[in-house]
Amino acid sequence: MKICGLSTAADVAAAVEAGADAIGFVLTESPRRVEAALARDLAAAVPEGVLTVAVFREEPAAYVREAVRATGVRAVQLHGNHPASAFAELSDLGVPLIRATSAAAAAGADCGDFGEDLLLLDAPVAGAGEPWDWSDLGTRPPAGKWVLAGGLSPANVGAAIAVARPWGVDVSSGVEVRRGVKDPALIKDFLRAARSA
Ligand SMILES: O=C(O)c1ccccc1NCC(=O)[C@H](O)[C@H](O)COP(=O)(O)O
Repeated sequence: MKICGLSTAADVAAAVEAGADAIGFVLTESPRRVEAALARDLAAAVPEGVLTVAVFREEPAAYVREAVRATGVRAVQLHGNHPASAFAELSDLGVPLIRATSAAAAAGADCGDFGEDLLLLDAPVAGAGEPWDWSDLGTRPPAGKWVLAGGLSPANVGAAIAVARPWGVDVSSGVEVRRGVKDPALIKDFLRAARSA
C-alpha cells in the first residue's frame, strides 16, 4: 500500500503510523513536486520497513541518479514512455525500479518486461485522480508484482482490490482535500479499507 505525493512531515508521519508500506515523493513537474532537500529530510524520518520512492516522469537517467543520491530514497518510479534501456541504465543503482504506465498503453504487459521490479498500472494521466476500468485485470492480470493506481480512494479501493486482485495499491488524489494537500484522516481511511479488502 503506497501513499504518493507527500510533502510534509505530518503527512509522512500519518502515513507511517497508519501502516503504509511505501511512501512516494514526486520529483518531477507536478503540484506535488518537492525539492530534493525536502525529500531527503522527509525520507530520513521514515522507518526502514517503509519503502521511500522517488517519482519521475521522463527525466534523464543522470537526473534520476543524482536525485537518488541526494535524497537517499530507496526506490525509483518512472512514469512515461521509457524504453527497456532506461531501466537497464538505472539497474546499477541497486534500488527497486517501478515502471509506471497507463494501463491502456500497456495492455498485456507483465512485470519484468522492461527489467522493472514492479509494474504500476495507472490512469492515462498520472496523479489526476481519475478512475479507469480496471475490471479486466481480475481475469487477465499481469504476471508478477503489479500495483493498481489511478483514481483510488477510501470509498472505492476495497471494490477495486476485489475485482482487479493487484499485488499492491497506490493513491494520491484520493487522500487529498485539494490538489497537493493530503488529509491524514483520508490516508488512515484508505489504508484501513485496503487492508480489510
Ligand atoms: O502526482 C503527480 O502529480 C504526478 C505527476 C507526474 C508523475 C506522477 C505523478 N504521480 C504518481 C503517482 O504515483 C500517483 O499516485 C498515481 O499516478 C495515482 O494518482 P491518483 O490518481 O491521483 O491517485
